[in-house]
Amino acid sequence: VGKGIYLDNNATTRIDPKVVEAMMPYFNTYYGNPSSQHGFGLAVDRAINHAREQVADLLGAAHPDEIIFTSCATESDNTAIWTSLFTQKDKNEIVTTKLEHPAILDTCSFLSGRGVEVKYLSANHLGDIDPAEFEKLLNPKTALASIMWANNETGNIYPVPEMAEIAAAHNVVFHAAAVQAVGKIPINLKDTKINMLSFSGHKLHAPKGIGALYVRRGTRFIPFMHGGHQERGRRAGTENVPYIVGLGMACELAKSHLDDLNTRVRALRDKLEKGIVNTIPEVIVTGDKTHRTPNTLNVAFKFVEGEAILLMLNEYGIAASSGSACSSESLEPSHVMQAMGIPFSAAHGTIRFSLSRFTTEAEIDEVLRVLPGIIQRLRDMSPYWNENKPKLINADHEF
Ligand SMILES: Cc1ncc(COP(=O)(O)O)c(CNc2co[nH]c2=O)c1O
Repeated sequence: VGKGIYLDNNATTRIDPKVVEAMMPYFNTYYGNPSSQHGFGLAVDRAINHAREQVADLLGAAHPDEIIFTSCATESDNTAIWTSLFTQKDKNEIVTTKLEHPAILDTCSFLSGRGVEVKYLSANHLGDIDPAEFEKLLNPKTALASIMWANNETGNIYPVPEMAEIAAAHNVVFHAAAVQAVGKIPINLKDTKINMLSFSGHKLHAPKGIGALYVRRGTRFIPFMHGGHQERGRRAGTENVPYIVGLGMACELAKSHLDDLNTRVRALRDKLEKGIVNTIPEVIVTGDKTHRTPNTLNVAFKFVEGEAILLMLNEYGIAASSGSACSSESLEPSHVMQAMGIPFSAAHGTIRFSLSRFTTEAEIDEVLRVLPGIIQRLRDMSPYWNENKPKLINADHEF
């Protein structure tokens, strides 16, 4: 357990050893409460503010005090939605997309039964959304536009800065759900009209259970968590100091590795993609191949179950994920694949490979060595494949 080839980094990542090293002193040497005015507390408060600067630097925020530490992206997402409604009592509409993570979708559906009207942007077959359609959904009742910067299943990158400009022109508060973008693509918030941005530490080699919410200066804000003066009165609760220090270090490291991720790691992802397409028939690379994060590859293997592929990959010590699993317990295709209109016969067999800076070429070569045999074995057992393969192999067809 815990050994092998890890290609599920969009789900979570290993903590960088340099992050662990930075965190250690704050467990049993510098353990004061940051709010305490004695030496133990002041030293810790300085460490938190240094981490704030490191996070602000990765995000290109104008001011470190625009960063609020939270427990995770889910808390940050909920806070963004909560504050947009409570600070604008005359507005009760939210505009988002059908492609969002459940942290947004489930929160929106919870609210839609309680006086909030939610409007959803649809996606085309590449999983792209249309800024012109977005603009049509905005109106004086729109309290928030919340759009993900990159999709966790396909890696699609959305035109968030452009959409934030449109929202600002309509006096609409804009939130970017950026969990899968931070640390993977360049972000320079001060040059955008983005009001709030959420992300999680455990997607960029910080521990699980720490995240942040960026709130641009001048954006009206009401806390989601009450009962303390921490985070300048914007997020109550004694700070998780070691994890905040770890998040800061992870952001500093992510910035220094951004080029490597967008060159070497992207090339490894492309090698995996080409290898699969060239050796395995009847596959669909889902999503927008020109606008996607450098580490993500989502492939639909027709006529086989994604879960079965994962189980057999796991037999070889290879960890990946299937869209049908990470979005629901059932074997339903993910809401993302459904929103893209991927046919059922393919959507069931999607596998998401998500690389990181720790991924090696030897690992990609090993996946390419074993995967064709896995798919062939599963197809040999599939009545559906055996009924259709003559038509499929010879057909020149679009999915
Ligand atoms: C876009 C997006 N938003 C929010 C979250 C929630 O982050 P958390 O609050 O730190 O848990 C995730 C996690 N995405 C995934 C978690 O597992 N597989 C995934 O794709 C995500 O990808």
